Order: sequence, then structure tokens, then C-alpha cells
Amino acid sequence: MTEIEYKFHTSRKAAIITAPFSGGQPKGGVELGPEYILNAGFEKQISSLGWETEVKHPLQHTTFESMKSNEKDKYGVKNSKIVSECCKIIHDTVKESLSNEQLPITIGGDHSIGTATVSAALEHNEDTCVLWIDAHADINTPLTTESGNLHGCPISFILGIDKHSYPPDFDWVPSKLKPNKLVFIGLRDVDEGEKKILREHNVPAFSMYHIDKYGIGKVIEMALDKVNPDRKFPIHLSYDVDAIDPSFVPATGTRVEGGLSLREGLFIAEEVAQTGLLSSLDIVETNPLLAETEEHILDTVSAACAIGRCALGQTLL
Ligand SMILES: NC(=[NH2+])NCCC[C@H](N)C(=O)O
Ligand SMILES: [Mn+2]
Ligand SMILES: [Mn+2]
Repeated sequence: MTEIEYKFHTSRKAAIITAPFSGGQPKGGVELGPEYILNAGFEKQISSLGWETEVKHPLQHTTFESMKSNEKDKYGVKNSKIVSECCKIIHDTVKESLSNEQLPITIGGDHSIGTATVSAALEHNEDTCVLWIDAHADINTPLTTESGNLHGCPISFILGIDKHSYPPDFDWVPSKLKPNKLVFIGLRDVDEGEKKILREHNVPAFSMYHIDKYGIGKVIEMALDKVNPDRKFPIHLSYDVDAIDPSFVPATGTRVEGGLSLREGLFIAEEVAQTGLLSSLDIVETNPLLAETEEHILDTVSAACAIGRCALGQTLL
């Protein structure tokens, strides 16, 4: 296979941005995801693929983790202030990296930071389309969420759905995403309120049912046809590791049975790489503390690293 040309990153520079943050959901440990992934040699793996890498730790001197609470506020969600502030910092770092012609790889942390990364990608280039790979749709609003966990809400914030219901902390979030520029792959645990939103806004979504029915290759093609028919727009790939079946990726906070095989999961990243349109990437929800064995940690961290390598152009031959 010949080397992929990344149309929006021809100089092959990447910024690995750590987002050690867990405030979008109640479980501890997901804030350790970036550390484990870096300790597994992630930066070296990416630079071996011919990328000039820089690691950025924008949350380094913050104290958000110690401020975490499990109480819902009057808007029905938890930790609005720290999620919003943390997201603003990540948002600025992603935007600055894109301006410096670096491909941002944001390593979480929980998926609430999707608010930050996707909004930054769209501010950089409003044509950007979003591939959200996840067991969940993460499209609750403060009005529909039952858990109050903000990692279940990032998409609605970026789309601007039910804007009046958001805590004012999120006023800074630009809602530039259009529902026809977003597509889901891997869904299998979607709340009733979320299903209603998906239908009302006509958001293209491919569940595990579609993957079984058509095969992953066809599903990726159909997904790209929906949001990027002429294959010319930049792609933001937001990858929640829980899209992959818990038998391969056990160390994550909201496991759902019946997920992607490891190969199907990596194939998505490989196919996105093959388009040459990847512009920014998130790899989120690795929680090493939820592993029951050392092997669980290794499997999950290895899968997270492999997603990054595949997206950044690793080929098997
Ligand atoms: N990024 C995730 N893992 N999100 C899980 C969300 C689960 C559920 N839909 C909720 O809103 O609480
Ligand atoms: Mn998920
Ligand atoms: Mn998610």
C-alpha cells in the first residue's frame, strides 16, 4: 500500500493533546487514560508513521478533578462549571493546533470534551463533517438526560439543540454543526429522548444492526456518502472506545455488549485514513481503573493506541 496523503495535513504534523478529565461522568479513573496511553508509547508509534509530533498538556495546572461532584444542578446536569471550563481550554488548544497545521489527537478523558474538539474543528473549517464512533449517541440535552452526566450531551451542545436549557457556563460554545454533517457508527444504547432527537433532526446513524446487515465496509461507505458525498470535506473523527465490544475493550465506563469486533473498530479508522481527509481526532473513555485484570488494561490501552495509529496511516502491508 502506498503512503496516504493527508490533504488537510500535508506537512504531517500532529499535536497529541491530553485531556485527563473525568467530570462528564461519575466514575473515577478515566482521567488516567492519557497517561496510560502515553506510557504505552503512543507518541513514538505516531512519529514512526512519519508524523512530527508534539505532546500538549493544557489541563496540567488545573484543579478540576478535585472539584467534581455528583449533584445535579438546577439545569439537571452535573459539574457544568468544570466541564465547561475544561472544554474551553481544550477547545483553544485544538484550535491553536489546527492553526499551526497540526492534526490534533485529543486523548481523553471522558467524552464531554467532544464539545471542545468538534466545536474547534468547525471553527477552523466550517465544512468539517463529524464521524462519531460510539455505542451511545451522546445527544442528550439537559432536558432529556436521565443521568445528568455531561459526557452524554456533547453533540446537542454543538448542534445547539434546546439551547435555552443549557447552563450559562456553556454560552461560549459555538453551535456550528449541522445535523447533516454528523453521522454515528456503532450505536446500540440510545436513550428514548435521544432517539426522538435523532429522528426530529434527521441525523444519519448506523447502529450495530446496520453493521450486521450490510457489513462494516458498506456502512462506512454509506456514512461517508451521507456527510461527505464528494469526499472533499475535512473529517473530524470522534472515537469513543466503548464502540468496540467490551470483550476487546473492557476498561471503559459505560460498557455495552454486542459491539464492534476489534478489527471492525480499527477498520473504521483505517478507512477514514484512506480518504486522506482526516483533520482531527479524539480517542476517549479509556478508564484503566475499571479493569479487573492487568490484561484488561493492556487490551484497552492497546486498542486505543491502535485506533490512533490506524487513523494516522498505519497499514498492515
Ligand atoms: N460517552 C459516553 N460513554 N456516554 C454514555 C452516555 C450514556 C447515557 N446515554 C447518558 O446520557 O448518561
Ligand atoms: Mn459511549
Ligand atoms: Mn461517547
